[in-house]
Amino acid sequence: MDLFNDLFDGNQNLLPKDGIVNYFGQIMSDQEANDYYSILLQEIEWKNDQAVIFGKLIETKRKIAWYGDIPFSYTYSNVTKTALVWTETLLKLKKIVEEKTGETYNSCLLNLYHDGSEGMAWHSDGEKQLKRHGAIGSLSFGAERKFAFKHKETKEVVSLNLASGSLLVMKGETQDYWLHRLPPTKKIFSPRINLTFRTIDEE
Ligand SMILES: O=C(O)CCC(=O)C(=O)O
Ligand SMILES: [Fe+2]
Repeated sequence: MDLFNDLFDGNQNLLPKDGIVNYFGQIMSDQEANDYYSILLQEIEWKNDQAVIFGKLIETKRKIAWYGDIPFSYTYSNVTKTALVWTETLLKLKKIVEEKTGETYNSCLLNLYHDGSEGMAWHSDGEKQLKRHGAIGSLSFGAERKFAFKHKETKEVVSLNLASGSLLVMKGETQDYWLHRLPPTKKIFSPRINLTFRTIDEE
């Protein structure tokens, strides 16, 4: 660990109020992060994401995949998806994220952004099926991208760069009060993979 990384030990709340976001920085070596990146690119069943917007079915350029403990059904952007069963790699990563964050998770949504032209618009992860105020653990691999939070009322913005092999956790009331996004950028020409470990409430 270098001095710079020591600044991100996951103990500091990046939000000034109404939620908790901890950035742990890089939690593995560059080599390990590269290896996970290649394996995930290969073994994950990547599919173009679908959404229904104004009653019209659209496909995003970004690819996604969803894995979990059981074949949960999960609806967002007005489309229902079913979880695939964990791969060995995902279980390994889930364990690492659980140990670091001191939380447990039963599912993971993965995103593959092919280059800087792909991102994710302002939203909060407040879907009905998600455990209320449950933690969301976010691992990043590949291209370093900017990630931003915006307070729903005050419009205050907090942003940071998510390095390859880094971990971020959002918890408490974060999703109630803050939006987040991955802004598109003209400066990045290589892919980024993001994993968000979540807890789905089974009814
Ligand atoms: O790509 C990221 O870092 C975040 C993705 C995200 O916000 C989501 O999947 O809900
Ligand atoms: Fe999100």
